[in-house]
Amino acid sequence: MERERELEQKRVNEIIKIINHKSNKIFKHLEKVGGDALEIRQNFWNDVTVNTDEADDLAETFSSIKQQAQLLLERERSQSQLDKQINTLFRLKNSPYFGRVDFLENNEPSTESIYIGISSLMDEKDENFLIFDWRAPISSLYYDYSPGEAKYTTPEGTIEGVIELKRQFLIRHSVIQGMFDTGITIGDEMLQEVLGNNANSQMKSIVATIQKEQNRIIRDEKSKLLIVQGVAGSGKTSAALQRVAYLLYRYRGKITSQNIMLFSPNPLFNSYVSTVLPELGEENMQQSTFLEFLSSRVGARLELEDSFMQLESLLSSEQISSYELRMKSIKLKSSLDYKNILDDYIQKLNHSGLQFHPIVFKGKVLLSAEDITEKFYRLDKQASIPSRMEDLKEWLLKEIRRHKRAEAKKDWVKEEIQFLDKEDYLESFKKIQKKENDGFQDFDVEEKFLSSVVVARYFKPLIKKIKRYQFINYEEIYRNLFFTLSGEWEEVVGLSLRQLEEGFLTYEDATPFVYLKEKIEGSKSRLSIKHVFIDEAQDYSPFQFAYIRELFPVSKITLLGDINQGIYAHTDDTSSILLGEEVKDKETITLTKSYRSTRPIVEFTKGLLPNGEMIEPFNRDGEKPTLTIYKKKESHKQGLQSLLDQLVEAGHETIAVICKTAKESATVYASLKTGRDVHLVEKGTVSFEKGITIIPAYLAKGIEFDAVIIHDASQHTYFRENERRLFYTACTRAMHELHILSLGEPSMLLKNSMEKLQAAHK
Ligand SMILES: Nc1ncnc2c1ncn2[C@@H]1O[C@H](COP(=O)(O)OP(=O)(O)OP(=O)(O)O)[C@@H](O)[C@H]1O
Repeated sequence: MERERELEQKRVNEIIKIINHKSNKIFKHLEKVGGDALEIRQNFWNDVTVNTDEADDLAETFSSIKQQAQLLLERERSQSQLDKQINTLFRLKNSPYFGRVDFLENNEPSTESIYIGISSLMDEKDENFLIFDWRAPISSLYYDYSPGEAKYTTPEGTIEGVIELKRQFLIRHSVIQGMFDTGITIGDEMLQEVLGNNANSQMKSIVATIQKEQNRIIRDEKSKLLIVQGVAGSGKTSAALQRVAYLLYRYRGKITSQNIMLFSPNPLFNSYVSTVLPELGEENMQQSTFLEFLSSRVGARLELEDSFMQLESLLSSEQISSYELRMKSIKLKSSLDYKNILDDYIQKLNHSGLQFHPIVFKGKVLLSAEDITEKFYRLDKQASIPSRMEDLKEWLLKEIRRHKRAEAKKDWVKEEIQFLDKEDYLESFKKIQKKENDGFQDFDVEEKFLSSVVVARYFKPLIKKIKRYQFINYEEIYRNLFFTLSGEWEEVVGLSLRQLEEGFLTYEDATPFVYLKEKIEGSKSRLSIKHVFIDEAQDYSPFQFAYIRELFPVSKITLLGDINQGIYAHTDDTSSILLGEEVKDKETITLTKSYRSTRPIVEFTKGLLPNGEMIEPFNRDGEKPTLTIYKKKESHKQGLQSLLDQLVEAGHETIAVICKTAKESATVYASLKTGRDVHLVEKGTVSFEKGITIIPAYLAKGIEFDAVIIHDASQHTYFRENERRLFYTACTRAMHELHILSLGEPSMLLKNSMEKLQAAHK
């Protein structure tokens, strides 16, 4: 093997030489293109002929400018492309490849060695591949097979043969640090090595060790809806990001990062994953939380409760009756049944029931709500609501302009003219002069003109509102929906009306409200989005998912989630969107192996779930998780302090103290912040740093830490059965160490997993 390693290092050295040579060539080229672009920019106006005297000349000038701009654009484009190539070569130089397969294709005389890296590299003559991109069809061999018979699919067909050797490399700074020949699909050694490392405040790419099942997710091209149900730490997010990179490669020229959209659970997660694609030489896709998406559409009249406030209010609710009522309301409003109710209601709005705000100017009603309603329902009944709404808007604008002209003659306007600024005067004066070429000054003309300036200024906000459809009284329309519900929903109706009365739109009402709004105003379908990814998909209600599907009608959708990590009140096993019911053309892939945590941690966390048997730990050693039960507050506090000291001492770089709520987190932060460098994560936090982080469980979604401390797993804190998933989510954030503290009796959620813990009383 030593001899082999020398030979491989020799090859690496040769590759590095080629990379250096190629880089130098590009640098020279870059200098030239950069110089050209600079020159074009500097001489831009010298090189265009500016002549505006005659129409013909103007056209010529215009085309001359256009030509110069085009030239500049082309140069700049090739400059950015060269920049990209340099970046890729730079990355390849550090680690040119991570895998090799020797493949003897059927009916071919000789075996070919295929080296696989994050990008492809051709030899000097551009004839042969020295490195294949990990996304090339042939690279599948590496991920899908062990030595022996194997095949891969290309656009031209399937190619079969035999893998004679499979080798993995760990190359850093152009030096082979490790080299393994593997029998099983992807060698455990390599994975052991990667997973044993410290967690980072940013996610890493997994290209070197993608597992077969994950590869299926990454390369799926057929499914309209791809559903990934994967246990905690099974690599769903990782697979999703590599899939984005794959799609960008596979459909280069057809799809760009702008055509891909990822819905993520919170702003912190956005930044956590943001380095993976650039590391692979690709741009990040569009990314948003569903909440951001909703709140930009709700409008300013109602105060929107965000998803975290909803959770926080339920998690800290101690009154059983109000908790249950709220839960009932959430369940209803998350369901497809509710969407059907809303659809029926919208159908009826075609004939009656739409509500409008009167158009008021300076306290005077110009058009009453009744006038507007009457006008609307007199419009063509065959037309859809949005198209009639558009006509109504035009009519309103016309009416308003009429009022504007009438208003201009009124006395108050004449008075206002006196208060116009000097600049306004001058401006108007110039305009009039331009109009009346001969420079003739007429007092009437001037006054008329100035009046129109004054009136226009007053009417502007009103016109803007009309253009934005703010004359539609959505609050009232949505409120009236509740009068169509009765019987078993009586209490929910009461609650909903009270909330709306207070000007408050709950999170469970937000999607139905925005959906209703779009059905009335019409929605802009996002046709440019070709792929939508929804991470933590278990947290979306059937209603929300149905809405997303309508918004992106031409898009393929990838859902990634874990039913066992559903933390919202509307999440339940029977209606989870991960079951993919009601949907055709779907493919479901299940991941059961957990890579994040050590075996003892996974053995413990799987025991927290009623259906945890299928979870398979990746075989990585570690200590059993601990449970320490404290009798007194003070010793709990001290216990936490000394545990933190211990973990820092052990060299863990990211340590999280996970609490149940934001409230609990704030208290812990307050008690820890003096004397220690700690960071508190709140719902708006956009990034987290290495060190000690205090975080509510629901914000730790999707993220991982070297060591996790559950701040208080007592029965007093986790007392509801439906908090099991939240607790499971919190515990599964740990990579290497998990410590559970409990002030008083431990939660019944731990009952079945006690023997997997090292317990102590203090
Ligand atoms: N094939 C792999 N090679 C190397 N590391 C992997 C692989 N698959 C997963 N991992 C690692 O396992 C950890 C968990 O991955 P990831 O966050 O993608 O899982 P997840 O299924 O989204 O987790 P969760 O649902 O718990 O948030 C990460 O550290 C990731 O790098």
